[in-house]
Amino acid sequence: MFWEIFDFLSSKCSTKTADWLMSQTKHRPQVAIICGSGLGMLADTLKCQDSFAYSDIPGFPQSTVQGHAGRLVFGELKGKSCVCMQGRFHMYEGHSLLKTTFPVRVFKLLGVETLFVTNAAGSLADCLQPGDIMIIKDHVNFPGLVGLNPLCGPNDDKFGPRFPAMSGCYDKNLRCLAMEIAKQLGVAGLMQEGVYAMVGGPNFETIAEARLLHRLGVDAVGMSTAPEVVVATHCGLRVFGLSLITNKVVKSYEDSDSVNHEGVLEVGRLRSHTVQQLVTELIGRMEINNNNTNNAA
Ligand SMILES: O=P(O)(O)O[C@@H]1C[C@H](O)[C@@H](CO)O1
Ligand code: HPA
Repeated sequence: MFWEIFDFLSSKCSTKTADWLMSQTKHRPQVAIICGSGLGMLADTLKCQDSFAYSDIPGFPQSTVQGHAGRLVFGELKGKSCVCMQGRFHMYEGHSLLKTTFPVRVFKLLGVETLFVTNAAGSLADCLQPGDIMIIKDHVNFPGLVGLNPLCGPNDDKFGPRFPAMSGCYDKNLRCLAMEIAKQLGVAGLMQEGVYAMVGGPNFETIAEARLLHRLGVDAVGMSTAPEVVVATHCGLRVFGLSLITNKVVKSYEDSDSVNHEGVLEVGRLRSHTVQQLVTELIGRMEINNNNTNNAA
């Protein structure tokens, strides 16, 4: 009963939100971008902007984290129509996973076909340094593995199947194109592919947790992204993801370093221009299916 009401509200609500947005802007985005901590300035590069505070959008959750402005910005990048979330929602803020991923279904209803996710993350791999950019090849969704999954509850068939495949959820062609672009921009030295893991947060990892993640083959750890990608893949969106490495995760009891959110935001500011260039070029050069069909409407 609980799930039925929840599901009904979520499905109806995303349609209502998408309809409201379409009545307020002429943009019909093909690409959606979710900005991670400290990376919100990506939205400032959109041309011909229409922007909406989350608090003014019917049904939209609210951002509570510093470095997440709470604005939805529509506009154009390299001639492609985009919508950009300046601020995302995290499970640790107290939002349900259905709420944290609510915008993804709204994007689907707006006709978006490709989702870009960006995040700030801590590095576990010795070869990833603060300031490096990791192209996400795959993820480990720790909350999802124990049943905290936005797709739990009755399946909404109009978005996708009950048991969606997640292999290949980060598009290979876009990953290759991003690497090519990085070479042309002269920033390939900062970039490599890797595996992102989502943990629940809001605390950063203990040393024992960091060691566990490292042994499991995780290259970078953060507190977001995986649920958005699960919902996007479920409803057939093509996904591209970037992690900006903002800190090394402390793995040694001899190490006196410790991570904090201000440091995370600072690295975001330092690398925002490079992330912007990469995303802009990639959007400019990627192929897109031009018929905005407002799928799943
Ligand atoms: O929204 P993202 O995943 O970029 O934010 C990361 C994870 C925490 O929210 C915060 C920690 O500094 O940054
Ligand atoms: N751990 C988890 N989330 C993060 C980190 C980290 O070290 N850095 C930025 N987001």
